[in-house]
Amino acid sequence: MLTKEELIAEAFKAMKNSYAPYSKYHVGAAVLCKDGTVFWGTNIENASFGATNCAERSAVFAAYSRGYRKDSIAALAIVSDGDRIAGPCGICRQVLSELLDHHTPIYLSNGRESQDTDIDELLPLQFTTEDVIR
Ligand SMILES: O=c1ccn([C@H]2C[C@H](O)[C@@H](CO)O2)c(=O)[nH]1
Ligand SMILES: [Zn+2]
Repeated sequence: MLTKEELIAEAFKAMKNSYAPYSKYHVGAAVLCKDGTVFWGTNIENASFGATNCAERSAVFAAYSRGYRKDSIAALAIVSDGDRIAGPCGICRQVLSELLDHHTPIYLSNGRESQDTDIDELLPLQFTTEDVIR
């Protein structure tokens, strides 16, 4: 099983594949599954800016596409080449709140500093499946 530092290193490898010709802000993500499998994600931009997909959504979608679900995901690392540690955008927080357990560790890093968080901290007062399906 990868350590936190190793998972962050995987996310930096994914970041090398970032397609960000517009923002030039490069993000990488890595999902660690409980069986040891790792999925990468990176940000993929588009000339129609709203069609951009963030790194962390790409990584979690890749895990789900292989059949993994929240109970089989151990951790998520999200890294960028920004000057400071940045949390996931609002869309990603909403998506991650449905696709990850709320206490699954999320490691943020910019290569100089890192911070651990989870969905409960990133997204208080969540709007969830239970609110929609009554
Ligand atoms: O948490 C984040 C925040 C931003 N981005 C991407 C989207 C876009 O390509 C670029 C600038 O917003 O960074 C991510 O991938 N994840
Ligand atoms: Zn996002």
